[in-house]
Amino acid sequence: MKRAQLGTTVFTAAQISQMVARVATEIQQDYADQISEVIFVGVMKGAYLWMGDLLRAIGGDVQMDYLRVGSYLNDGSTGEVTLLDDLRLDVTGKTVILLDEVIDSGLTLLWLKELLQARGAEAVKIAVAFDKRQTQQVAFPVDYIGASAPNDFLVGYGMDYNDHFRNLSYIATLDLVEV
Ligand SMILES: O=P(O)(O)OC[C@H]1O[C@H](OP(=O)(O)OP(=O)(O)O)[C@H](O)[C@@H]1O
Ligand SMILES: Nc1nc2[nH]cnc2c(=O)[nH]1
Repeated sequence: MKRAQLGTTVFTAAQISQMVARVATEIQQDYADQISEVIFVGVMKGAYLWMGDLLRAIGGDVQMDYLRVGSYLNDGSTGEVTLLDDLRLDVTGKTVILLDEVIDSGLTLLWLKELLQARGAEAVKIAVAFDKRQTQQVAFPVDYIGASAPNDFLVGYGMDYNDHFRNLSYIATLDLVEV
């Protein structure tokens, strides 16, 4: 039988706080007094800490909603995105910023961006805390990136292993050890 155990710390809570402050400033500068017209959409469950931290750092008056998707089972992607919970807000004619804590294959965010564009959003931007992509795919730009992360399976700051470890305020690798 295998047991999941935390490995190396990849980002500390202090490093994450600095990164949140920087991305919040970038978004504030881009939207200035239009910020209250933007709808921030958290991609749950993983985005819950990123969304809470980023929106508090942005401050002022913002609108938010969330949806829930799933594509990962244990520590691997199924390659298929499923919408488990939908938005309550109407995005027609709106600028939406999708918030996700990690981008890896990009499948989830590409699928969501196309979904919200098809619903008539005026613009769909993306803000991720951690980018695990090895090469920046030009065809799929990510507008705001907290930090580049190694292509390991990570947990913490919203990322889970079978729904464990999401609450860590730092990010670590996960080791599966034989017991
Ligand atoms: O770029 P990708 O390869 O698509 O991977 C990124 C997605 O994987 C995780 O979600 P998951 O499907 O595990 O759901 P969760 O947010 O409930 O953990 C994460 O929160 C991203 O949404
Ligand atoms: N928990 C977790 N989910 C992911 N989704 C895409 N990459 C990851 C990862 O490293 N960890």
